[in-house]
Amino acid sequence: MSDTPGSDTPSGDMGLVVVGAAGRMGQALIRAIHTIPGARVAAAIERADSPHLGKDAGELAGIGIINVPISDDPLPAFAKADGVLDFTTPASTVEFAGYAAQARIAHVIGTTGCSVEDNARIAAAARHATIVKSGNMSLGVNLLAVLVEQAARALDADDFDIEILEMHHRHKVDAPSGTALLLGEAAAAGRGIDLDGNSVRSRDGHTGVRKTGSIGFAALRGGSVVGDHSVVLAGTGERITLAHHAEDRAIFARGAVKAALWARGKKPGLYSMRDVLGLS
Ligand SMILES: NC(=O)C1=CN([C@@H]2O[C@H](COP(=O)(O)OP(=O)(O)OC[C@H]3O[C@@H](n4cnc5c(N)ncnc54)[C@H](OP(=O)(O)O)[C@@H]3O)[C@@H](O)[C@H]2O)C=CC1
Ligand SMILES: O=C(O)C1=N[C@H](C(=O)O)C[C@H](O)C1
Repeated sequence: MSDTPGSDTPSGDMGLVVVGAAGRMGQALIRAIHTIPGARVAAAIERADSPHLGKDAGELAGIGIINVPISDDPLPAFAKADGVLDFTTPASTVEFAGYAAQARIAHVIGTTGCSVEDNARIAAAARHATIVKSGNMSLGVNLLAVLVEQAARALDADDFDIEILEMHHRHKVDAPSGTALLLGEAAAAGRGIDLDGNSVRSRDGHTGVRKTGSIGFAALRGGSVVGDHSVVLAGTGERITLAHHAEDRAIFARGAVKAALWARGKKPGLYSMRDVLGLS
């Protein structure tokens, strides 16, 4: 835990700005930073019209006062910090990537639902910022992706169909989830194919028979589910299911802080959680 949260006092701890600090992940990040040695909350940012401006970020996250009021001014915060933890929206993340590049600091991006154009702008920012971006920051999902890649490589597309099923809470706005796409990329890599050209993102009505070698996606939404993902490899007469169930957002938050600490001092570039975890 930091002795100088949110202050300008020099400290060896990595000063992290949490953008979207009042959100579900923002609050989980504030709690995670509080428990992880070597990191401190340097600032907490929300939108200009947020009802949470001025509140203490620690108090809002349920850990008591940490003397970091939530502000709507990212630029001075980035200028004084070592890194940014960003679980917001695609448009905001693109903007923050530009600011992180200007400030030459690490930017950990958990935001999902980014378009091809968003990703191109993030990649451009990575010429100056050290960016770690992943649809899922947990150790479990990133290990699962390695297993999915191996299974997809081992099981021939003529014999085994790959379908990816995910379920999330009722507030989630993007589909398929970033994790489902990450697992799809792993399956496609195992099969040596391009995901975009081979994925079936939804089915409705008279769809015709399944195309051999395609990778299918299905998304469920409801209740408070933190994040469930299954990759089904379905053959004739047998089925293999590789699955991950997230029970607490703390697993993503801890992964994000770990990514920031890993990124500190690394040369600019676009990295993944597999790089951070040594699973590449
Ligand atoms: N990679 C991973 O491991 C994980 C990724 N995610 C992803 O993280 C993202 C956020 O999820 P979640 O926390 O559930 O969402 P929330 O809506 O709970 O939180 C997002 C927060 O960011 C705020 N915000 C948006 N734009 C800005 C901005 N420009 N400046 C400051 N604050 C801003 C929102 O404010 P307002 O409400 O006013 O818009 C909100 O408080 C999603 O894309 C989700 O898929 C989630 C979990 C794990
Ligand atoms: O929105 C969420 O909640 C989550 N989003 C990420 C995703 O899109 O995969 C990660 C996790 O599943 C929770």
